[in-house]
Amino acid sequence: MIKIQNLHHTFAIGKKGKERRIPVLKGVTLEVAKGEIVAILGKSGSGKSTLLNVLAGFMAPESGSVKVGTQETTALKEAQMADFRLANFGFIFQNFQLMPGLTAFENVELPLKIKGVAAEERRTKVKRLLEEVGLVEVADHYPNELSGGQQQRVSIARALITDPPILLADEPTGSLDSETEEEILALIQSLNQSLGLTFVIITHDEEVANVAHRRYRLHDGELVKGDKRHAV
Ligand SMILES: Nc1ncnc2c1ncn2[C@@H]1O[C@H](COP(=O)(O)OP(=O)(O)OP(=O)(O)O)[C@@H](O)[C@H]1O
Repeated sequence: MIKIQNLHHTFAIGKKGKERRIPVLKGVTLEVAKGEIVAILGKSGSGKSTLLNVLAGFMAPESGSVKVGTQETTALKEAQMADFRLANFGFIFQNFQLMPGLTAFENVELPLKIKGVAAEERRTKVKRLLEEVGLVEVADHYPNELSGGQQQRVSIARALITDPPILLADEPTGSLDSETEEEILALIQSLNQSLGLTFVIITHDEEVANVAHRRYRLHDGELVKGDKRHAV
């Protein structure tokens, strides 16, 4: 489903003419099968976000390629990549990134509005998904009227509303207490099993990595393979 091949990326930091070059990715290769949960661990600054940004097409690598399904995404122009991203990836962030002026229902509905889906169909889909993630009672709450775990459920529902086959998560439980973290991880596992969704999760949290079928550690710009659990 995802084939990352020999990615290299170096950042230049500092004033022009006096830049320091920081090689962040030094030949990263990774394949993710459909329905797999893959966790990428690594210390702060190890390049996890850079790898996720390249995978999502937010930045071009210096060299190497990314293929998603049959599409080589690293060959796409920015506008084509934006369309491809919308159809194929859902995003889950540490700080939820909900729109503060919209209710839980409206936040989940927003991607469908952007896609131009008719109101009736939007309502049906959002209602079904809010049920699936256990948020029906708080559908009319604004983000600041929700707990951290509820906000992350809203953000997961928003990521799923357009039916993307791949979810990219950046420290999905980084802002949550340990009990709420367990709930969110259970939700990720159940969505993986019931919908066959593919997850790539970057984290520095071992608990999060425990729900993955495969885990890797990004170290000195290279991916080192960790333990394996059976995929569904
Ligand atoms: N746009 C940029 N310009 C220059 N350097 C950058 C840029 N983005 C990241 N870096 C550098 O690249 C390295 C890797 O950063 P990255 O954000 O990918 O790490 P990370 O593992 O995601 O860290 P964290 O866990 O703290 O989010 C760091 O040294 C960072 O300073």
